[in-house]
Amino acid sequence: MVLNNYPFTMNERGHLEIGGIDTVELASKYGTPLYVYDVSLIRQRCRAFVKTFQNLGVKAQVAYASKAFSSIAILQVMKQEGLSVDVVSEGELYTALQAGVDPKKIHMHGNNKSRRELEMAVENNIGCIVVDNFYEIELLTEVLEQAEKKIDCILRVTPGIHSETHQYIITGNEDSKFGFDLQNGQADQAFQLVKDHPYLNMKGLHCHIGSQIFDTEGFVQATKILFNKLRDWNEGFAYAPEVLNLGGGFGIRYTEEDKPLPLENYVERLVDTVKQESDALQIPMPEIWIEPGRSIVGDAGLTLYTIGSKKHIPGIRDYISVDGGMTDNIRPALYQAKYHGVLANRVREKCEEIVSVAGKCCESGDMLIWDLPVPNVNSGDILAILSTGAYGYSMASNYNRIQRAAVVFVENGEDKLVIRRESYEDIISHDLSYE
Ligand SMILES: Cc1ncc(COP(=O)(O)O)c(C=O)c1O
Ligand SMILES: N[C@@H](CCCC[NH3+])C(=O)O
Repeated sequence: MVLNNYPFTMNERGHLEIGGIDTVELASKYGTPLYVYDVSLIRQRCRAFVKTFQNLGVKAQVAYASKAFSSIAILQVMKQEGLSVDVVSEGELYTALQAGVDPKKIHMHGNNKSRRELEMAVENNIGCIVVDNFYEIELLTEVLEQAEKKIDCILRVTPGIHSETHQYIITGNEDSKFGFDLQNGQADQAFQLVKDHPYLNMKGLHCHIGSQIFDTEGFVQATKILFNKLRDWNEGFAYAPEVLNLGGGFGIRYTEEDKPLPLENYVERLVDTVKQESDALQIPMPEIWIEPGRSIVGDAGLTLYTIGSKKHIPGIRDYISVDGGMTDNIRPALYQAKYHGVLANRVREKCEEIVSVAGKCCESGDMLIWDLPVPNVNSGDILAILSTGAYGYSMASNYNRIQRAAVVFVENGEDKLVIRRESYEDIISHDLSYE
C-alpha cells in the first residue's frame, strides 16, 4: 500500500517501508533517532532536472545545494548523477573535494567568504565563485593576483522579489544580506569591477528568490528583472552572459497542505522565459544553472524516533516525547515548519487520538509536530516524521550534549550506514581539561 501522497509504502505487517525496507527493522538495527534516505528517489529527482534540460536541448548545470545535506555519501550520489555541487563554506568545499566531486563542477557561495575560503577555492581550481559583495571582490582579486590565476565569477544580485515563504528563508528581496542590489547601482558597480579585472571572468548573474516556493511565477519575474539589467549592460558594453544561475527553492510536500509542482514544470518555465528574453535582447541563449537542495533530498528522507514519555493535560492536550527533537530537526523551532508523522510500527491502525510531539531538549520550543492524529500511542512505538531529508542533519546540533543521529541509505533492497551516530567520546573530543 502506498501512503497517501508520500513516497513511502506499508508492508503486510502494517509497518512503514522506505525504498522497500521495513523502517521498524531499521530502527531496531541502527537505533533511533535515525535519518533514512531512499537513494533511488534522490536519483529520480536528480534525473528529473537533468533530463528536462536535455530534452529541451538546453545547456545547463544542475548544482546540488549541499547545505541541504552534505556528507561524503550524498555527494558521491550527486557525482554519479552528473550534478554539480554548490558549497557555501570551507567545510562544505572540503566535503565535496573529499567525496571526489570534480572541482570544476563546484560553485562557491557565501556572503562572508574568508580569505582562507577563497584561497582554498582558487588552489583547487573550482568552477566558479558566486561573488556576493565588494569586500569579497577585494579579497578575491588579492588571492588571484598572488596565485596568478583567473577564475569564473557570477554576480549574485537581488531582484527584489518577495516570495511567499517564511521570512527567514526569503533571500531575493532588497533588504537581504545576500548579493548586490539591482536598483541602487551596486550591481552595476560590481559588474564593472569584475568585467575590468584581468583575473576575473564575468561569466553571468545569479539570483535565488527564496526557498519552499510552490509556483513558477516568482522565478519568471526574477528572470525578467535580471534581463532588464542585462539589457543595460548589453547596450552599454555589448555584454552577453554565458550563464544565468536562477538558484533553487523548489517546494516539496511536508504536509498534506503542500502542493508541490512536478520539478519539470519549473525547468520548463525557466527555459521558456530565458529563451524569450534572450531572443528579445538578440543575444545567444545563456546556459541555465539551477541550485536545488530541498527538492532533491527533502522528501526522500524521514526520521525515525522512539516514543518515550506521555503527558496528558486534561482539557488541554496530550504530549508524547521522542528521543530526538530540535537537535536533529531545528526547522519547526526556527521557522514554525510543519511536518507529518506516522507510527511506523502501526501504519494500518485507525487514528484515535491527537497528540503533540515534543523533543527531549530542555526547551519549551522543542516541539516537532503540534496536533498529530495517531492510533492509541504507546511508549516504545516508533514515530516516523516524513520529509526530513533537507536541512535536518545539516542543521543538527549537540544542544544538551545530545549526539548527532546516524544516517542510513536504502537502495535496491539494501540498507547501508553512511554517517555513524556520534558517540559521547565524539562529543567531548574537542574539550580540553582545566585542572
Ligand atoms: C543561494 C542558494 N541556492 C540554493 C539554495 C537551495 O534552496 P532549496 O534547498 O530550497 O532548493 C539556497 C537556500 O535557500 C540558497 O540560498
Ligand atoms: N535552511 C532553510 C533553507 C535555507 C535557506 C538558505 N538560503 C530551511 O530549512 O528551509
